[in-house]
Amino acid sequence: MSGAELNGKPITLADLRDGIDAIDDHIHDLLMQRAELVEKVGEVKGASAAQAVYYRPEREAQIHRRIEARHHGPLPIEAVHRIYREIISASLNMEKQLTVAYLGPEATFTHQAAIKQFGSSFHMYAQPTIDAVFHEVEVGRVNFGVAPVENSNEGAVTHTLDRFVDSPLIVCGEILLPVQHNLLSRRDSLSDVKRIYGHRRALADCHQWLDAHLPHVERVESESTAAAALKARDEEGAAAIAGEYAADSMSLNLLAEHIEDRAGQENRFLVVGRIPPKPSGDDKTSIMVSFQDHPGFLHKVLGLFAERGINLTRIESRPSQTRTWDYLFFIDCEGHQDDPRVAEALQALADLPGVTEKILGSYPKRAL
Ligand SMILES: C=C(O[C@@H]1C=C(C(=O)O)C=C[C@H]1O)C(=O)O
Repeated sequence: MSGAELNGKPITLADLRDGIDAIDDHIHDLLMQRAELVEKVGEVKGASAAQAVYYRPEREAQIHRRIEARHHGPLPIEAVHRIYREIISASLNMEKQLTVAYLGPEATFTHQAAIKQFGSSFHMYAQPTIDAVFHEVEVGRVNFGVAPVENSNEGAVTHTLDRFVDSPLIVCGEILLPVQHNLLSRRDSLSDVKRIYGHRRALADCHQWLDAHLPHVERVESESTAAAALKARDEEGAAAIAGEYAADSMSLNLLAEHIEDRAGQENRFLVVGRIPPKPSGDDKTSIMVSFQDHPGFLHKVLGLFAERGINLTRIESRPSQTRTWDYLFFIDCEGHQDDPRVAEALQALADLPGVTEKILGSYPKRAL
């Protein structure tokens, strides 16, 4: 068997490990040098503003995008993003300990999304409802909130949009998470599974797989993915449909991965807070618009964006609960509200007779 060679001599495992040790020393030194610079950034921020803004999502997005653009080599870019995510999270929390409320319980997809956005150095607090997530940020008990907004199976997503009607909070980020369903259990064989717990949406997303692999096993709806995972942990013969993160945090075995029937779905979450992010170079703006019904009005509203070449990424209508917000539309467009074209469209919209507009926020497009 021929192995790797250096100067005609075979490279031994010990040689390779020496090489890795030398690189680790180097990485460690560089990490400390980086942390020193971040500390200095903290000092500059503290000295130059009455209320220092430590967390800068637009800067973090730029860092991730820059690394992605130069990325090459054997590690997948997702792994590199995760490593940078943790470096930035630890650096930032050395400047200032920051806190996040998320729609719990622990190990939900929203929890996973919060960790994806903020890393594991933030203090995270699970909340029982979307309303509680907003409330914790509104009263200043935490710095940020994370709530699902699209295609989630953790609860009614429209609650998140409706909650903006009366809230002073703004959107300061979006998080996308691929939908990945797994079958988790304390046991390690499919044949041991006597009952499957899952959120209604998760059971529906996986029904073909379940019909094919476990056709005669009882399926039971749970309130959330996390509740299903708890059943799998505590009940003999139970399995749960849940994310990978639940497997780790509840020490369950992954009996089967990617059991969703349709690949490529993503859940979207919003970060809510009080401090508006600056332009990152690739941003989105979310607005809420209401107007009294009259023919062709929506067409006119959309035209204001089309005329200026601004792409709309989402439009959602909601029945209004008050008279002011007769017909309520949530619109996401590309660009930052400080971009002249976007600013102009938003102004033209606000100037239309009978329109009430609320800008929910501009924030970097997902960078990882
Ligand atoms: C260092 C800064 O503060 C924070 C930490 C960052 C980092 O570790 O690179 C990036 C953005 C901020 O969330 C900064 O604003 O540049």
